Amino acid sequence: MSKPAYKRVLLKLSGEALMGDDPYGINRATIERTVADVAEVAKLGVELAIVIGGGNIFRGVAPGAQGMDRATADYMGMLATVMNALALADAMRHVGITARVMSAIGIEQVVEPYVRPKALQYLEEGKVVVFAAGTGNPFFTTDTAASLRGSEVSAEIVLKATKVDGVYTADPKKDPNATLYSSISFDEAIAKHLQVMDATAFALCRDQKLPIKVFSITKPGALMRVIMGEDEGTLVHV
Ligand SMILES: Nc1ncnc2c1ncn2[C@@H]1O[C@H](COP(=O)(O)OP(=O)(O)O)[C@@H](O)[C@H]1O
Ligand SMILES: O=c1ccn([C@@H]2O[C@H](COP(=O)(O)OP(=O)(O)O)[C@@H](O)[C@H]2O)c(=O)[nH]1
Repeated sequence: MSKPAYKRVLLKLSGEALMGDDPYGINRATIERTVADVAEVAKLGVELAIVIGGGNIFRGVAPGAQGMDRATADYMGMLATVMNALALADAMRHVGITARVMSAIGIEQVVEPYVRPKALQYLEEGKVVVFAAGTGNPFFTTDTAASLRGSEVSAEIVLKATKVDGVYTADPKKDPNATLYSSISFDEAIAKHLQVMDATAFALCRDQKLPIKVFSITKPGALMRVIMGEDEGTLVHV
C-alpha cells in the first residue's frame, strides 16, 4: 500500500461537518461519518490536529444575537466551538481514537487550556488534538485559528474541509459559471478576494509558507485522497 503524503496535518472542520442537512446543531449520522473519515486517517499513523468551527451552533442562536455587541457575539461563537469539540472528541472515543480537547479560552472545569508543548506531546503520542475556541480572540475566525495552530504545531499542511470541493473563480453557490482551480497562489487568492477563507488566514499561511488544501467535507473518500497526496480539491501555495 502507498504511504500517506504527510506526517502531521492540521485539519479544519467547519461546524457544517457536524450539521449535515439540518438547519443547525449536531446531526448524529453526520458527525459519525466525519469521525469515520478522521479515524481512517489517524489509523494510518498520520498525526492529526483539528480546529473545529462553530457555525452550526452559532447559526441557531444568531437571530437572537442581532444588534449584539460584535465581541460578545464572537465569544458566543467561540463557546459554540467548545461544544463541537466535546462532541467530536466523544464521537472519536466511540471508534477507539483517543482525542484531547484544548481550549484557547479559560474553561478549565470543562476542557484543558491550550498549552503548546502539551499539544505537541499529545501529537507525538498519536493522540488527536482538537483545538477549541478558535484563537481565543473576537474578530477572528476558526480559519485563522487553523492557520495559527497549524503554524504552531509545525503541520505540513492545513486541510480545509468545507461545503465546496475547492477554490473557485467566484463563490460557486452564487455564480454557476465559476470554475475550479486545481492550484492557486496565496497572492492571487488574496488579490482576487476569493472568500473561501478570510484574508487573515491566507496571509498567515502565506507568511509561514504553510500550504492549504481546500476540499469537500461531504464527498466520500476526499479526505483520504488528500492525505494520500492524490489529485483532490485545490492547493493554495506560496
Ligand atoms: N471563490 C470561492 N471558491 C470557493 N468557495 C467560495 C468562494 N467564495 C466564497 N466561497 C464560499 O466559501 C464557503 C466556504 O467557507 P466555510 O468557512 O466552510 O463556510 P462558512 O464560513 O460560511 O461556514 C463555501 O460555502 C463557498 O460558498
Ligand atoms: O478566533 C476566533 C474563532 C471564532 N470566533 C467566533 O466563533 C464563530 C464560529 O467560528 P466560524 O464561523 O469560524 O466557524 P465555521 O464557519 O467554521 O463553522 C465565529 O463566527 C466567531 O464569532 C471568534 O470570535 N474568534
